[in-house]
Amino acid sequence: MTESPALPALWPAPLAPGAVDATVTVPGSKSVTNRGLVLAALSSEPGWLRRPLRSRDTLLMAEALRTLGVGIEETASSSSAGATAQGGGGEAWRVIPAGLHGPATVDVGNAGTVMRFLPPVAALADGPVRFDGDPRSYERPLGGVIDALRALGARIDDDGRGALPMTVHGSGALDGGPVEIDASSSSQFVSALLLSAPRFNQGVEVRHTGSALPSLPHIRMTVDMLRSVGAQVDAPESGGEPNVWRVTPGALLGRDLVVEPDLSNAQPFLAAALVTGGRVTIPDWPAHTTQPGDALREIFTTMGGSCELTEDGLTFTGTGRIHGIDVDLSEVGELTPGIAAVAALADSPSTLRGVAHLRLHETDRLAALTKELGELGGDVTETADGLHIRPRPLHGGIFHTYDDHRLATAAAVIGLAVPGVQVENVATTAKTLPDFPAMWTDMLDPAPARSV
Ligand SMILES: O=C(O)C1=C[C@@H](OP(=O)(O)O)[C@@H](O)[C@H](O)C1
Ligand SMILES: C=C(OP(=O)(O)O)C(=O)O
Repeated sequence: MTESPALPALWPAPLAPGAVDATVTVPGSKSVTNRGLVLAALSSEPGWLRRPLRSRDTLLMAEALRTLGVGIEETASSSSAGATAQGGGGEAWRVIPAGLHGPATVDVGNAGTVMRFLPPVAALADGPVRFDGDPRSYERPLGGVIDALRALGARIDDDGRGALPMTVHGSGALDGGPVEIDASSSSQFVSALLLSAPRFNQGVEVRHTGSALPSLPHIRMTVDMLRSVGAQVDAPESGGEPNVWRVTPGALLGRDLVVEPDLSNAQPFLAAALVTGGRVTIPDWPAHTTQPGDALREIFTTMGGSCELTEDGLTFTGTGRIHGIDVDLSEVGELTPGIAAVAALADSPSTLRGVAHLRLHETDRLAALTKELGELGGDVTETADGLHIRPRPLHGGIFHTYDDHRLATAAAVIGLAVPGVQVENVATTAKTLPDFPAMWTDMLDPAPARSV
């Protein structure tokens, strides 16, 4: 792979020289890696994560767990599937659970998974754990987790806004039990409580009481991963009551987990096939997964491409024609910026619905997409819960990214088709995809060695 040079403040997004034809190996899933780390840290025996994602969000999670006393050793993978599978570089993390200790300070950066999944873990530590992070982390919703943990027996000092910074005064154990929570602003509230619940004295019964719950596949991922380490979980999709999850207290097993490629990070590369009328193969695309990115097969097919899942991976082929789409993205909200980028290049309007909660993601994604696509000549309006996108010819200009990795990758997709797009702070992609600029130029490089 091409070495990443120092990244300029304004990255000139490369125009596609023609139809792309590439195989792109995408690093591990952020959501799986960070759940895997938390579950392994709470287990009663050591475990492995193979092909973990090494990005800002996952390194923050690993560092936070180390700060609390967990051992995490980075090694070359020595056995099992991870050692032979493509693209992992054989890397593995050995997680050695230990007593959780405060005082400690956790830097959450702007990682929703770290700021939501770790306070329940901190409640199990035997001392104070302070949580702090990027300025944006102070604005992202956390009140549901704070209130729920208090109801379950934790002592937490915050400034009364239900947000960071805050200190969780761990006492070495948490009662747990039934709790009501409004998780309409983030599914991560539910995932956070479920992940640590096997270690609560009474487990947990989480009842979501608010309006629609976003990102349900991510809650299913939590439930699946809990079950895979031996937890007993009742969930709505397995015959349980709607909006109620129950986790029984019990020891978790140390497991050997091979992390799937991050299908949401595959999005810009699949979009490149769609936009250029080319072909992109993503190796190791799982046949069955809870990752929301799997929905791209259907969404991008509706928008004009076709795909085939074979033993080589997922091959997505575009025709060069892109159609608009009317779609509810509430289950797959993190795909919205990339879909909006493709929609801005389509031959008919699009309506993206069900994603009001994106206003409280890394940035206000609905406002940012409206403004930045508009400044390139696009016609985008915000609705109460999404975007209307009416394609118009676009021109070059600066695409601001607001420290949002998915804004930066969306801008790169626009830049394939529109000359002169300059992406501000493309380095922000390191939140979940550290080598994005090099992966992108390698995908476009017509050199014979196409495997990125
Ligand atoms: O649990 C997870 O790993 C995630 C859940 C979703 O959060 P929201 O429900 O807050 O959208 C998603 O957008 C985020 O990228 C990752
Ligand atoms: C919303 C996202 O991240 P986070 O885990 O910080 O919520 C995202 O990756 O699109």
